[in-house]
Amino acid sequence: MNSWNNVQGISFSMRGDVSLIEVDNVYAQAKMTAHGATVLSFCPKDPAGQVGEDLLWVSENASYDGKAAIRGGIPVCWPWFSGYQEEFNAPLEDDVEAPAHGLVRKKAWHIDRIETLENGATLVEFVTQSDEQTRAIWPYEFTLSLQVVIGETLSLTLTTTNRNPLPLIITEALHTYFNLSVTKDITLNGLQGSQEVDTLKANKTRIVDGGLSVSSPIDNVYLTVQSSLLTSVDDQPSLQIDSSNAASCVVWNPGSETVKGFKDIADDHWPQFLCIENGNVWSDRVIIEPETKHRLQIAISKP
Ligand SMILES: O=P(O)(O)OC[C@H]1O[C@@H](O)[C@H](O)[C@@H](O)[C@@H]1O
Repeated sequence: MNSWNNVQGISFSMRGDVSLIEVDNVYAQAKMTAHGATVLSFCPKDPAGQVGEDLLWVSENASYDGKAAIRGGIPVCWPWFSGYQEEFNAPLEDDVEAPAHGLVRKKAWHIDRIETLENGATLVEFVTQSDEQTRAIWPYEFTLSLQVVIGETLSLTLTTTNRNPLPLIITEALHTYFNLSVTKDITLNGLQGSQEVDTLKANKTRIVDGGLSVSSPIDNVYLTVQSSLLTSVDDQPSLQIDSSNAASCVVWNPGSETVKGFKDIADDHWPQFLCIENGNVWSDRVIIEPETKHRLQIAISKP
């Protein structure tokens, strides 16, 4: 198919109209696609090489038409999270509609490199940049890359380069769908001291003073998050999320009613996942000086 086929443990396949990159190395099996630069699966191996369960969730009803964002995995929300924010951006032209969660989760990125690192981990890098379509909505120049490293941890680095003569203001998130059953007893630690905004309760605000006991539906934004996050399920540590340059976290599950509005999630599948989205949203926006870079990083592992 192309020169990347020579890298050990890499194979390609098609799902609908979307090309998948499959990685199988000493640490894990993983799947991703250049459509939206979306990581779809990460199954760590134990020391004996046994493949464990997927840490990520993808909806059985996800669309692979190469047009819609794939429902699940780790979609990239950039250069705005949620709705378009005119306070940070140029006003929209009258006939222009700005897509939710930004411009790149449905975009065809290109594969810039795939290589095996010295420690046996696999690096896949996707790149995209401003073009006619992005300029028609958002009149700024940029280069954006997503480096994915499949190793002991699943590490993602989203690098924004500002190609404008003026500062660029963005919001962003790596919108991870975790394979966590929200009907179990899930606690999320590491949000202590951050500001919680409960968007389902008219943006009610509080400072978090302990572990968050997750119940569905939930759509909470956490600002000024200081530390790594650790989830436990029924008191057993289940996931660790380390991040850098990520001041915000969003915790989302639609629950049994709101899910009915999602054609790519079956009505009874909302208990199968929990989104924990690390990034910089709302007032945690990032200002990038001309010709400089900003890097958002996360590393996901099983503790
Ligand atoms: O349907 P979308 O655009 O993928 O968004 C899914 C969810 O994404 C979350 O990040 C938001 O907090 C939710 O409010 C939203 O419903």
